[in-house]
Amino acid sequence: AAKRTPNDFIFERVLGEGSFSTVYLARDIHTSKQYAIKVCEKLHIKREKKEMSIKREKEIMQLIGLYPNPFFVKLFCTFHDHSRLYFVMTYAKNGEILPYIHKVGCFDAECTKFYGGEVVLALEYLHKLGIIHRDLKPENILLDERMHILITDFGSAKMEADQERSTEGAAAVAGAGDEEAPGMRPRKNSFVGTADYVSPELLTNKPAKKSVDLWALGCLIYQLLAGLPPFRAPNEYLIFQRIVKLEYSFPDGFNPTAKDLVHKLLEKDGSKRLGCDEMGGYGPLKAHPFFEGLDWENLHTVKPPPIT
Ligand SMILES: NC(=O)Nc1ccc2c(c1)=C(Cc1cc(-c3cccc(C(=O)NCCN4CCCCC4)c3)c[nH]1)C(=O)N=2
Repeated sequence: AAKRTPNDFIFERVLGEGSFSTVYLARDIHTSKQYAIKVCEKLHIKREKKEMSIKREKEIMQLIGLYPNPFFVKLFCTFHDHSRLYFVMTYAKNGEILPYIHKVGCFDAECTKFYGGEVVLALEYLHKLGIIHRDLKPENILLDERMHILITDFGSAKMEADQERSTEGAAAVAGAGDEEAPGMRPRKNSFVGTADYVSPELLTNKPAKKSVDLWALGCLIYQLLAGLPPFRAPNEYLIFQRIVKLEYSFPDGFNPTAKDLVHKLLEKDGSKRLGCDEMGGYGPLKAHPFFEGLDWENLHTVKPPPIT
């Protein structure tokens, strides 16, 4: 197919803005189909030395797209002009899951089981490919027109095989305050990602493994049921301190089965988190009583429970 150019699309509105990109809703003038196009300024990428990160994001999205899987935003094509890079991706009509959590306050057990289950299937697929997302959070869980999930933003993702000794996590602490957090040493690399779901190992300068995504799953399930993330504080630095000290508690009435699941995911030692290789992989996670009765094989085809 001929290489596309910006002139093949009508850019209709901004869908979201990131530190290195802006995502637009765009319509293909030949097919009238709508896409989300992520646009990055070449100069900004160069100045921030993000060329490798952008290249890795594209390669990882291409790898994900090699096998059929319903739970990810697809990368259809890329092109560039004199000053910008363009990534043409799936448009998720219903946007991020976060506003839905805020709209109803918190999800009921049935919705949490369904959406938590779809994220489990998405992580199982990613981890089978040796990909670590590293920035799973409600902002990166989009909803398509059928209200099924589409995971996005592989800007922080890594191939487990390429994961050299991580020197990125601790910088998150360095950026958050002048004094060094106990046991954390600021490094030159900058870690991209918000505080809420960052795992202890990413904060204490250990290599990121697939289990960092299982920690984030634990934070997500907590937040879906409680309406707020488990580690909360007035600033990022204090959130990091709570994370490394495993300082969190459950609101009264929190679903007891989900509480057991969250406890088994928010394990400080990544090799003890339900779902990791050392704990027998995804079988034991999918068999957890909280997911009892979930039709794992057909989850992406069933009608999602209404968010009320
Ligand atoms: N970093 C990235 O790669 N980011 C990406 C990548 C791909 C992508 C992406 C981001 C998308 C973002 C997006 C944002 C939105 C969106 C933005 C603003 C408002 C809405 C919206 O109103 N949705 C309707 C649902 N509302 C939501 C809140 C409750 C009431 C109903 C959607 C739709 N899709 C997208 O569709 N596809």
